[in-house]
Order: sequence, then structure tokens, then C-alpha cells
Amino acid sequence: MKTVKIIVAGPRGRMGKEAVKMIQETEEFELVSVLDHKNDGKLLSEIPGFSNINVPIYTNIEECLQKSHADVLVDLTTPETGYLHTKTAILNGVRPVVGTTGFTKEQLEELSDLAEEKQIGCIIAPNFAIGAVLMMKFSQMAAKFFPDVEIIELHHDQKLDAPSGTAVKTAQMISESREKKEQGHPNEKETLNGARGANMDGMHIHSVRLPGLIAHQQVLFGADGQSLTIRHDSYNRASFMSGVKVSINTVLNIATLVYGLENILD
Ligand SMILES: NC(=O)C1=CN([C@@H]2O[C@H](COP(=O)(O)OP(=O)(O)OC[C@H]3O[C@@H](n4cnc5c(N)ncnc54)[C@H](OP(=O)(O)O)[C@@H]3O)[C@@H](O)[C@H]2O)C=CC1
Ligand SMILES: O=C(O)C1=N[C@H](C(=O)O)C[C@H](O)C1
Repeated sequence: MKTVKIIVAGPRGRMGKEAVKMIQETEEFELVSVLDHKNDGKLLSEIPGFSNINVPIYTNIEECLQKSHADVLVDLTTPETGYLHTKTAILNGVRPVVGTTGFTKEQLEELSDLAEEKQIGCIIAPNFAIGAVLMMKFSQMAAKFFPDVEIIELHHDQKLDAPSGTAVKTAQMISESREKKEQGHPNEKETLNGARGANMDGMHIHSVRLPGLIAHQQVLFGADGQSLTIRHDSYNRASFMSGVKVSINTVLNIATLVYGLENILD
């Protein structure tokens, strides 16, 4: 069995920590280095919580890629950094698995073109939890029959981007299956800015941020005399790790960019 050599970007973060743990516990995976904007030149084992993990920390991605000889870069950072890391990894022949959310449509298109040109696999998944992928798929199915829909996403209060990547992806998937429509009264007027949430393709997305939450979303469909609610809850970040694992194994065998875990699960 060939070992997959992996770099994790953002190892001290909530998701990064969980990814490092999963890689350490997976026989065929090897953590070769980490990318962090702090602690350059140290070993990860010098950072509290990572005792015995003697891999180097780099802050410069070019140096990290050149010295690490990795197969895959797992990025769990911030939108600006994640975009830069993904682009640089593709240019250097290292396959990105990206959980970082908040990329623009233009950035996704640019990265997709680059992966195609370089024939390098890249997976960008706004949500690695299998249940969340099912929630999105079921919502896409339901929207054919219930075109009136609102999305409510609920996350911990340290989240940087709003709406969540999952909410945006859900709206995109729903747009593919329902006839385009502007919802609500044509003359509706907000008396308080933002009361109706964000509008994406006529769908409204509402973002809740509260301490105590992890990652939750409900998709509400309404029709005459009935409603349907599809909800997913992640109660911990281990819930994302089986999706990260599948993505690492899959990215080795593809030569384009795939956006969304639903496109690689059978
Ligand atoms: N796809 C999925 O299933 C999931 C995706 N996410 C996404 O993953 C991302 C990370 O989330 P989360 O772990 O909660 O966030 P955290 O803020 O906990 O972690 C982000 C980490 O990235 C670090 N970082 C910031 N800039 C850089 C840089 N230039 N180089 C290296 N590291 C850097 C931060 O360091 P410091 O704190 O010192 O600034 C921090 O340790 C978010 O975009 C989130 O939306 C989250 C959960 C699931
Ligand atoms: O920041 C988070 O926590 C999460 N981010 C992703 C998103 O933006 O959809 C995935 C999950 O919802 C958790």
C-alpha cells in the first residue's frame, strides 16, 4: 500500500486539529508538514496539543511545497489564504483538498480552469459531512415539486463567512432543479435592512451565529397547506472527517477540479 503524503494548512484551527488527528490515525496517510502563518521554522510538536508530531511548520507555501514532496494539500484556513494555497498547490503539482469556504464564483472558475490546464486533481467541498451532502441532494429533489424555499444556516459565532459555503452550494443545487422564481410579494419592503436575508437566485438565505452551535442548516419548503423541512446538524467536527478521507483518496485519481462532495460519492 502506497502512503499518501499530506500537508495540512491551518493545523491549529478547529478543523485543522481534527484533520491532523484523522491523518495520524489513518494507516495509509502520512502528515509530512503543516502550513501556518505563525510558528515558522518550529516543529509541530512544539505547539501545545501536538506532542510527538515532529513535522516542520512553514509559513511560506512555495518553500513548504518544494521541501515537503507531498501528494495532497488539505486546506482549512480562511477564504483569502485558502484561495492562494489552492492556486499555488495546483501550479506546483500538489493536489488540493479544500474545506475552506468563502471562495467567489470567479475564483472557483479560475481554479477549475487552472486544474484543467495542469491536469491536476482538486476537490473543493463546502461541506464534508455525508449527512449535509444528503440534505443538499434531498433539497435539490424537493425543489422540483416545492419551488418556494428559504434556507436557514446556523453556525458558531467564530465563523468568518456568511452565508456559509453549504448554504450557497445548496442554493446553487436547488437553482439547477427548480424553475427560476422571485419569492414573496413583488412589492415586499424591508423596514429593517437585512430582514429578508440574502437573495440568491430569488431564494432567501438567513445566517444565524450563536455560541454553542457547531454547523446546522435547515431548508424550508412551503406550498399551499403544507411545508417540508430538511435539516442537518453536525454536533462535532469529527463528522466532517470521513468526507476529508474520501476526498484525499479520490483526488489522487482525478485530473480536474471537483466542486462538492456529492460529485465523488456513489
Ligand atoms: N468543508 C467543511 O466540511 C468545513 C469547512 N469549514 C471551513 O474551514 C475553514 C476553517 O474553519 P475553522 O477550522 O472553524 O476555522 P479556525 O479559525 O478555527 O481555523 C483556521 C486556521 O487557519 C489559520 N490561518 C489563518 N491564516 C492562515 C495562513 N495564512 N496560513 C496558515 N494558516 C492560517 C488560523 O490561524 P490563526 O487563528 O492564528 O489566525 C487558524 O488556525 C473555514 O473556511 C470554514 O468555513 C469548517 C468546517 C467544515
Ligand atoms: O465554519 C464552519 O464551521 C463550517 N463551514 C462550512 C460552511 O461554510 O458551510 C461547513 C460547515 O457548515 C461548517
